[in-house]
Amino acid sequence: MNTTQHRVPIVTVTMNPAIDLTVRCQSLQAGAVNRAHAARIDAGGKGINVASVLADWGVATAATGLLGRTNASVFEALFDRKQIEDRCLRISGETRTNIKIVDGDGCTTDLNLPGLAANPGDLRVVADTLDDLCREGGYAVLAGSLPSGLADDSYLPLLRAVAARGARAVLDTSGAPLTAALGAPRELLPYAIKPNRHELEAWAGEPLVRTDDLIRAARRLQALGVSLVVVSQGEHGALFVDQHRVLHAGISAVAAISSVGAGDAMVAGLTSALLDGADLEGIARRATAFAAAKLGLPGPHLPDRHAVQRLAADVLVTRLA
Ligand SMILES: Nc1ncnc2c1ncn2[C@@H]1O[C@H](COP(=O)(O)OP(=O)(O)OP(=O)(O)O)[C@@H](O)[C@H]1O
Ligand SMILES: O=P(O)(O)OC[C@@]1(O)O[C@H](CO)[C@@H](O)[C@@H]1O
Repeated sequence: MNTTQHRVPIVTVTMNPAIDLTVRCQSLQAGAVNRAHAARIDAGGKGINVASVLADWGVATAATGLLGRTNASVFEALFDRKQIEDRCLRISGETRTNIKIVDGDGCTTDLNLPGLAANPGDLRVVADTLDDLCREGGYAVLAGSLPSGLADDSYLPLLRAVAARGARAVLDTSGAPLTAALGAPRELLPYAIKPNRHELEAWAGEPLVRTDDLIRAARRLQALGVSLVVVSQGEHGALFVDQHRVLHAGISAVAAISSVGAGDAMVAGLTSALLDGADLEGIARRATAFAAAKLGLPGPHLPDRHAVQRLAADVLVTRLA
């Protein structure tokens, strides 16, 4: 078969996927016996969530990265249901289970595990898979933490594979892997990144309290060579910063059922808007609408297209600079 037929507009990479166990309880008290009243599991991990949301929007998407062989069926069911091309490498062991505790106020506490022990050979296979799947003008979303066994700079070979194919990378990671990726040579840097405030503070090495501080840090990233910086701020919306403009986008009165994966939905929205050639305002509206739409659902999914479009029309976009 001609491998170019396999190339897809958007590929997502999840080196450290997770099964998300979401537990609901009225209140959470450390050191006490807490009674939960509901639980559910979802195939998760940042890139998997992005693929799931993109599939709901109708974009042909392939998912690569790593999966533990023992419990891969949870992910395979999602890929089958949403017709996501499954190019994840199976490695021995179990994919981690991350625990998300949602209390009566809708506040979520995350307990994320380190994940499978991967090795540099696994990373090479994923880089080769990216080389096979990425197409010129397409996008690769590299998202989430790195599993144990991989060095902090493991996003670099993946960025190299994306750049070699003439595709653009969107990166959503944190801590040392983010800092290492942002230290890449200019031609390998991601086209876009979406840190939240804490992730940006960790990279900047200082507290970013005011909006001006966030904009200054975003401008530093652009000076390095990152074209689009989106800083998500939970209920306070997000900043969208490109070479020319700074926009704030937010939406009021969102009934949040689960905030797990809101950032991933935002990444899915901004990547689909980039693929459609949208301008900065179009990107801000789509990304915010995806995040708000996901908040109303328990797992990493979108409602129908019309509901998302109605939300996009309700997004309040303000020009800051
Ligand atoms: N309570 C809320 N009300 C309105 N919008 C929200 C709310 N929570 C999140 N959002 C929207 O979702 C976007 C992403 O949320 P957030 O900043 O929490 O992402 P994140 O920290 O990357 O989350 P995660 O890692 O769980 O995906 C925000 O920028 C905002 O547009
Ligand atoms: O430990 P990481 O890789 O940073 O984040 C993993 C994770 O919290 O991210 C998703 C929500 O964004 C969840 O599906 C998953 O459990």
